[in-house]
Amino acid sequence: MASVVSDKRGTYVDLEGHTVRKYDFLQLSKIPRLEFDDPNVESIIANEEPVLLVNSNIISSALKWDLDYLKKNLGAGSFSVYSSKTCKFMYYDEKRAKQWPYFIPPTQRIHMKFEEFCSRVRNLKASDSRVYLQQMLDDSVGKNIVKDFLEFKWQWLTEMQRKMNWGSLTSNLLLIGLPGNITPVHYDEQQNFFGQLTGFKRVILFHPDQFKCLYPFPLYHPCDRQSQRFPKLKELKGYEVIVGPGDVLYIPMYWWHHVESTMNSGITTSVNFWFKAGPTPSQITHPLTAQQKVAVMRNIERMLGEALGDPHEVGPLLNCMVNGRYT
Ligand SMILES: O=C(O)C(=O)[C@H]1CC[C@@H](C(=O)O)C1
Ligand SMILES: [Zn+2]
Repeated sequence: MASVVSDKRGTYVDLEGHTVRKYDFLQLSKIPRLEFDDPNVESIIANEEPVLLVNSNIISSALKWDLDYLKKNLGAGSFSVYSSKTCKFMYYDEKRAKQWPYFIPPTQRIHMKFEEFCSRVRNLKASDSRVYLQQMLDDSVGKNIVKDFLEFKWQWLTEMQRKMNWGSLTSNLLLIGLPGNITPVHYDEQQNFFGQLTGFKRVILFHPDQFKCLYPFPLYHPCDRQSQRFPKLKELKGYEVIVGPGDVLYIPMYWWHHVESTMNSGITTSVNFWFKAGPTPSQITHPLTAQQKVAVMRNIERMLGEALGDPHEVGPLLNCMVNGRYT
């Protein structure tokens, strides 16, 4: 039994030499760890299942992106830094947040220079709010960062994008976090190669068919795609993986994922590659896949909000339609 440690912050276990939070409920399996040029990689990605690409050097030019290097080279711009009173950094849509009554943003987004971010990180006291830099990379960064970025293995990435018939690369998010930071479980509507640069993260993933156990917020809610709660712990079947420097994790579109920087990691730096989905296949076969059913549910919520003219009427109408009838 892995050693369990409890302190005022919570209960932790050792996972492959890393200290991570202990979640009693989860039946967690492993996901395949393959060399990036393993012949099985393509079929796993084509099947939209997660896979960890090790020794991939897809992002090796950025393994030197520690705080000192980034401070010298990221540039003089301001960066989006989220601050949280807890260790959780749940995403929310700021435009929707303004229109959703009684919504209390779970984090606060602050624009700050990288110097300030570094000093906050380096002088953080236990009583301080935690911080998480999450910034889309754009051409405002310094020339050395551009050089490192151009040295990513773009041939492999664009080849995979073409083979999988994905849409365009929409963005690369640069993530710099503290040990123990958590991005709570959610899904994205994009294909994702998640690259780990410095430090270690533990990623827990759930198949899209676990939707019924993860209770995402309503589509029109600021926290659309984020899980509201975990009541059906026993039924949840998931996968977990530790990602470390140089690893690239394929997170398939619609797969739920929870990401935590391990407790004994240093500062964690990651960069992801979000690709738009490919076109809907001309031939739809039945039964629909779990992913297609999530897309259908989203379309129904979206259409009902438009038809009713008020997103707050969607819930009551759906309850009226289902409760007591579709038992
Ligand atoms: O790449 C994704 O899909 C994400 O959810 C990222 C947003 C926060 C990131 C993290 O490492 O905590 C993961
Ligand atoms: Zn995500």
